[in-house]
Amino acid sequence: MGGAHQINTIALYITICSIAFIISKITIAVLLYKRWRNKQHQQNSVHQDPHFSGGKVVMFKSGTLMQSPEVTPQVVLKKTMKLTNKDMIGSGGYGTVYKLSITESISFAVKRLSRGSPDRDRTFERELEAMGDIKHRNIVTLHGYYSASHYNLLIYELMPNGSLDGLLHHPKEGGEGDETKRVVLDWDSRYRIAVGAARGISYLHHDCIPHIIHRDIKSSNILLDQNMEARVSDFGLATLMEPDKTHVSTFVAGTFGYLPPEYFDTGKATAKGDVYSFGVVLLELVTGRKPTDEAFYEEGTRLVTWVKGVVEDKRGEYVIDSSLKCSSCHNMDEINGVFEVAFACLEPDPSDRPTMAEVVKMLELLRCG
Ligand SMILES: Nc1ncnc2c1ncn2[C@@H]1O[C@H](COP(=O)(O)OP(=O)(O)OP(=O)(O)O)[C@@H](O)[C@H]1O
Repeated sequence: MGGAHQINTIALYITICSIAFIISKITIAVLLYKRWRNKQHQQNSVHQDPHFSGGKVVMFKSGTLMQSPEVTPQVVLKKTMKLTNKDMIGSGGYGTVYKLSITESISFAVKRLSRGSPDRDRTFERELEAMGDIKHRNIVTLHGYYSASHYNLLIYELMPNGSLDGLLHHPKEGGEGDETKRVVLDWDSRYRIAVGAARGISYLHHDCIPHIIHRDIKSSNILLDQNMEARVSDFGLATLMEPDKTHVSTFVAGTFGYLPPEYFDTGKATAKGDVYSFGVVLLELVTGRKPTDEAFYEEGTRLVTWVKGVVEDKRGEYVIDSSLKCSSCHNMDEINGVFEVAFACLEPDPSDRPTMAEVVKMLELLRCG
């Protein structure tokens, strides 16, 4: 009896010790996990810092900013807070874009979006959703972002040659405003920009999962890198397409002069809407005329209607940008080919328009075919 009691006591003791041992192991594992997680978080983020009052957390896509020891999120943010109007390189409906120089050779473009309306916050979220993981030679890379109480920041790769809109229509403001760096857009550059931008949009429509509709294709959203390669930017209106869907019902958004006619009737955003807007950009490249030019409103017409009318009258040469004419007479076949591709993109019925993948092939064939 006494022996049995002793055995029970020993068994109870062993059980208690085992439970205590297991609990201590679990506690150690939890503590180690928490330490590891904090370390990971610190590597990817900067917690509130006195320099960034009101700031929450900064996240940077792993490693993209840290190409060099000088480029830490802290340095990027400290320098961002010191940006002034003289660093401004552009502005749009939703925010202001600044050039941020970290070292002589490392610079970024920072877009500052003020907060306060759901519309503006949605713009920021859309850019993150759509551009988050995209890496393509014809799409601007988003390196990081910062969300504070009064504003959001998006940190992009800097495009030293500015926007196509700047180069075509405001040459003095082209690039970083430095006249010595101003680039003249000859026909070869325009053709390569058309093909590059088409490849970027085609990637969004056909290769990204889920597919992406940009919804604001226009010349100010086609930027030029140091090699004058076209990069599609500004994903503030972009919409992700679920695999089984062909359209997204939406409020009419985008830029007047580039909007496809069906948006006004159906309120549906489709990939073919981007194709139409790209057709307008092609006309802009060939004619050098801005679709939002006030002269069109005064004359009660639009760039698309004007060009179609003149080309149908076999007076196509009349609408070609005068700076292309003498230097590029031998390119007339290509220029006429681009007109044809543009008109296919501008078909009133979306189902008659080519896909962006087809547009890329049509443009490539003009030079290789
Ligand atoms: N990554 C960049 N590198 C160099 N310049 C840039 C960059 N991103 C934007 N810009 C410049 O800033 C301008 C404004 O860009 P933003 O995307 O804010 O507005 P937008 O597209 O012109 O107009 P909206 O947003 O109203 O449609 C661009 O036209 C371009 O000149």
